[in-house]
Amino acid sequence: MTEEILKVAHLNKFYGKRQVLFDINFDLKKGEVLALLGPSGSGKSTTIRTLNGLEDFQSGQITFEGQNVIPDEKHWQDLRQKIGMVFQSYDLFPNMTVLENIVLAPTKVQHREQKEAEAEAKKLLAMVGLSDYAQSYPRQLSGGQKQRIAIVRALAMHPDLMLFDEVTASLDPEMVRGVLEIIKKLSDEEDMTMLIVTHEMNFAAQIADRVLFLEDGHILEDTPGQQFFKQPQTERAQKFLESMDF
Ligand SMILES: Nc1ncnc2c1ncn2[C@@H]1O[C@H](COP(=O)(O)OP(=O)(O)OP(=O)(O)O)[C@@H](O)[C@H]1O
Repeated sequence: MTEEILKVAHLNKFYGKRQVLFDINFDLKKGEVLALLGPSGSGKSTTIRTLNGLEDFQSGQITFEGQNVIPDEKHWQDLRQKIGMVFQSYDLFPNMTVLENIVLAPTKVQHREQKEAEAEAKKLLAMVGLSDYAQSYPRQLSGGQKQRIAIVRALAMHPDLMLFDEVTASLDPEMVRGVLEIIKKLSDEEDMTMLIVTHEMNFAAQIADRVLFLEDGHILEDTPGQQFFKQPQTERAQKFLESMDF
């Protein structure tokens, strides 16, 4: 875990006149899992969305694999091949089968062979326990299954970094575990580099190598995971963990 793949330096972001991120600094090393935690409105989603160009920013620098992330559309398209993102809402294409959803970007954007892309998609479906659903349509799947497909679809692009923004927030409780298990497996077995925004504290405690704790757009803590959940450095984070029943 030595190679740095992402570096964020002095990032400031405004929505109109309102500043929502203040001098954000952190880095991420290959294979590392970083959890972005904090109260509602603290800027977690905004931070994660600036990393792959979904949001612009007014000053500071984001470097991904040694290249500047510039808020420019052409650049974003390249970037999104390397940075996979899964959101709270699984936006699968409703008129395509699961398999078609998964192979679309690898074949159309990365110009990989259809057969090879399909073979890989099937392996990934097996990994998330959904081999039987290749020919199903999204409407035939549960929320948890759709979210697992959304993860597979991102993985099919062979990303170097995965961003997860509240991926279990809209799921029924019994669906949450299956999705979190996949993310854990990606870390344990694939050594995937990941940045995770979650309200699932037990999950974050299991998986996070490091925790960034945000409040009102400021990083209050950048703390090793084990330490954060045992004894955070700030009273504010302590209170936050208590409020989350941790
Ligand atoms: N598109 C937008 N336009 C204007 N303000 C926004 C926009 N998106 C977010 N904000 C504001 O930016 C701040 C940070 O929001 P953000 O969604 O990043 O917080 P969060 O920590 O992810 O919250 P939550 O846990 O509730 O999802 C909030 O004050 C929010 O109101």
